[in-house]
Amino acid sequence: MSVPAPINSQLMQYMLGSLEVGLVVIDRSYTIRVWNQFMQSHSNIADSLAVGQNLFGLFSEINENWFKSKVAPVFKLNTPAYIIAEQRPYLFRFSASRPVTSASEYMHQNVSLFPLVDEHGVVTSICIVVYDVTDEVVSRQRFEEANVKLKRISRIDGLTGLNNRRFWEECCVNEYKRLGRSNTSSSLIMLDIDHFKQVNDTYGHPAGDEVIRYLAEIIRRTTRETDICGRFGGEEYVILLPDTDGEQAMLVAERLRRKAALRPAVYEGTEIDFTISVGVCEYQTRFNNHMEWVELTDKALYNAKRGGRNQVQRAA
Ligand SMILES: Nc1nc2c(ncn2[C@@H]2O[C@H](COP(=O)(O)OP(=O)(O)OP(=O)(O)O)[C@@H](O)[C@H]2O)c(=O)[nH]1
Repeated sequence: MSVPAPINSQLMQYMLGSLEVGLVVIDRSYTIRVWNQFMQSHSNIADSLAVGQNLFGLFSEINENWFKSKVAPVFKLNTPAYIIAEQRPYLFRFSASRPVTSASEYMHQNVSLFPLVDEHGVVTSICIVVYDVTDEVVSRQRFEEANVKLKRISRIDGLTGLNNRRFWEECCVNEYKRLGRSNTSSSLIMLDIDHFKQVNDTYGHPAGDEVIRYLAEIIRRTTRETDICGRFGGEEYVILLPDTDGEQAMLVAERLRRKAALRPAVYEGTEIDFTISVGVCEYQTRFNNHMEWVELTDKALYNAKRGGRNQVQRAA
């Protein structure tokens, strides 16, 4: 059987040069011994300049203490180690290969550190392999951003920008559960535009939409950031006021009623007067579920309508 001819150094150079990964060999004193074509083209440092140089002297972005702690077990235990882009975006700060399309100014890298042993099995140097994972990282980031956006959109009412009913109810359920474990109290406010059908009939549906949007703005400006405001449907809104008792909630409700009554909406230069009816209900320990709380608030709102509208009623 014939013995294959040893790979000559020219062929080895060619192989190293054609690799789509960075390949660096460092010895125990962190002196660079091998510097392949990938590293040359991304660092703009020729191998004739890099080889023989100290790694930290050439690349100030590499934190010496951190990197030494990373390679210590590779030297000591003869086992590989890995640095992934999620932990640390890069080892060598290189520009992204496709800065225009990749939306990243630098190259994200996964890095493997392999031990190289001598004939006695002693680790004498380490091979650093640098993988360009910029495209994967950027597309994952884009995917995550799109998910966050979708999640936000799925919670928002398109006309008013308030929480939609489904998400608001989710928040209400969570608050209901929290109240079961705490000594604080919270309140609900439910409100509805009076005779809204007349607004639509008189000024048209787009004007009605503007009134709905405008009232949402009043609600946003009148409540706290921690209050959870939602559009329950049509011209009905709900507000969850955490850590707010019935009396305090009545003050907020009255403020809302007054603002709505005093500040007409404006649609295409026409002022549209409107009023609201409001129901208020503080959390009660006797409730069996969040719906009982919502229903009692709705009952208070119904009483406000029955009592003549443009008023606030509190649940008994
Ligand atoms: N412009 C507009 N109108 C809506 C929207 N959603 C519901 N409406 C209208 O709101 C009106 C609600 O009417 P009703 O439920 O009779 O109540 P109301 O006229 O406000 O009377 P009260 O609530 O009893 O004071 C209906 O005419 C619906 O068509 C919307 O998104 N935009």
